[in-house]
Amino acid sequence: MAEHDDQLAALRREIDSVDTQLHDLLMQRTELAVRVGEVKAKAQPIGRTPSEGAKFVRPAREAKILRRLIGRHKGKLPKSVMVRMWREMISALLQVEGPFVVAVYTPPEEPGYWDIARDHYGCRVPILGFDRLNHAISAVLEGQATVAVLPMPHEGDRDPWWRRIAVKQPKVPHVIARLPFGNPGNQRGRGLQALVIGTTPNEPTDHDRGLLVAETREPVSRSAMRDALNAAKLKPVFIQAFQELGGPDQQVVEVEGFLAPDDPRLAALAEALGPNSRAIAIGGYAVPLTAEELAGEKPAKAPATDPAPTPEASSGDAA
Ligand SMILES: C=C(O[C@@H]1C=C(C(=O)O)C=C[C@H]1O)C(=O)O
Repeated sequence: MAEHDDQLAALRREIDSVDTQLHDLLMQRTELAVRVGEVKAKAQPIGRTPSEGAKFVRPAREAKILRRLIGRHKGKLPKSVMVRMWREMISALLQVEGPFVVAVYTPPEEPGYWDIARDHYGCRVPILGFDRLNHAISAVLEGQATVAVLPMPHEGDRDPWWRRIAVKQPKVPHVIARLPFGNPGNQRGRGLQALVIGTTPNEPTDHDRGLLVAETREPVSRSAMRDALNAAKLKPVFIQAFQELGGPDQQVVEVEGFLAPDDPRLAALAEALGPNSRAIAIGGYAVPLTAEELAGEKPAKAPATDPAPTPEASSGDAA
């Protein structure tokens, strides 16, 4: 028994020593983030309102940090827990640098977007919940929030939110991230995917996707759109169309790789689509960690009493 107690005590002394080192390093990292924030503030005047937080956040850098660490990860600590811990730390340090407020689409029937936002931006970030998509977007446009977490576009949307950001104006937000970045874990509404919009300029990582909106006077078939994209050297991942009675035909296209607002392929696409067409970049994101990158761990099990069935689950029930 004494030997068992001694072993335990010795291992716990080692854990205490590791904790002290981790804590020291965490405080050291905090100091570095403070200095990074000071350097950013020297480059441009930054105020204290939520929209000013866009001048501090660097989603590309955040994605690269996580991708690198997950790539070198070993041992029994699940990779998704690594992601969660780093997300909590990065978000907290971002808030040490400057203000950050997250608007989230939280209709009563779909609480999962709140979970996605909290997993990514941490437990301390102020979250403003909106049960209307337009209000969440307005929160960013009007400066109450730094970013907004919105549903991934899907076919058949009757009033797609991406139309609101398909405008070339500096203060209009664009897509800056896709969530969840790691495993959904115990997030409610397990299949949920979200896009984040904000005004911070996008930067490339080595794993990016771009989003654009193509607008034409007359409806364009899916295959004609593919041909035009091909002519403009843009590789589509998905295309979703929307047409309002009497309005132009609008299609949101996700493409492989990074897409800057002034990418010459946008002009080439508009030209390939014919007169009175336009193609506008609406942002993009660093691709979330893939199943291969997260290999070695099974997705967490959904709780037995999930209060929010996913849309897939509810349509399955009805069938
Ligand atoms: C520290 C920085 O600022 C923020 C915080 C980051 C971090 O804690 O690593 C990374 C990117 C930024 O969103 C930075 O830009 O490097």
